[in-house]
Amino acid sequence: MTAEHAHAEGDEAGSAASGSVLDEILAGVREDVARRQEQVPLERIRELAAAAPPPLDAYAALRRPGVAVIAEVKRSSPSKGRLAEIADPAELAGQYASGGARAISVLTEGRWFGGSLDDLAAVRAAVRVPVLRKDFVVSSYQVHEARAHGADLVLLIVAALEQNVLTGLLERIESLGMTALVEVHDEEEADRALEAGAQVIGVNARDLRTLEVDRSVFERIAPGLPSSVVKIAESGVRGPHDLIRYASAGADAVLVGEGLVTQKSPREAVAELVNAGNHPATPRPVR
Ligand SMILES: O=C(O)c1ccccc1NCC(=O)[C@H](O)[C@H](O)COP(=O)(O)O
Repeated sequence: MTAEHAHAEGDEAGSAASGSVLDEILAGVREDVARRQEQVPLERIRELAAAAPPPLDAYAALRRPGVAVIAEVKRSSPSKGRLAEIADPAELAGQYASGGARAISVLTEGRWFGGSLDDLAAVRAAVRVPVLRKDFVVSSYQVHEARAHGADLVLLIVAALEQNVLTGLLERIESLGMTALVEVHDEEEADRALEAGAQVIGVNARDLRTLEVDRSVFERIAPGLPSSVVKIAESGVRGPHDLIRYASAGADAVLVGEGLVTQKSPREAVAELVNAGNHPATPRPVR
């Protein structure tokens, strides 16, 4: 399915049989970053980042009472192929925000997820809530790019980064006034995220080798994280029952893609989740 999807996008990068999906995605990302950097040198992207309006405080937004919903602009994925057309990401983000989303996630990777930095800029211009650049960030160039296109939050995936690179990127994100969302898949990665100084940790239920979703991963890892850390349950929320399950395990927020973009009314789908997250019977994280 992955190769099929890559071919549908007119790209050969997904067709290699060896290595994990993450390795294949990272190889394509490195090529794409190098190409963009040839067009817009680091010095210029730094200037654009410095000139962007200041970032919003995502940590504070996600710590507010109730389980926050981070709603994702997601066209395609390695696990499911094409999910939704999304001709106008700004319009979709507007629906998410009016449904009560606390933040918007924009997948900016192009080859597998069909996203772009233009999507990020368009969403930034359309909403007043924090915006996440969700990508496979491997260099500080991408961090400056994120800021230049209006991001408040930037995803760092522990499994994709050596420890010194993870720490360096996290510091770069914070030095630009943004918040790092550090994604983990097991206890060892959670320790590495904490060691790097992460204040916002996402536990992704999707195994990056098998692409299977196992919601119990959050239940295993979240209780071991300090109470000062914002805990985000990523992947596998298909309705309020999944949000409530994650909330019972201590989630401050859920990050939802497929469960929203495939709905007839993404605004109503977000509102349903937000209502569940604010319901008095829904468990609150212990702080
Ligand atoms: O979605 C995938 O297939 C995928 C595969 C490999 C790496 C990342 C992937 N997804 C990125 C995400 O983390 C999800 O888009 C996000 O957590 C939302 O998940 P869902 O609500 O299950 O669409």
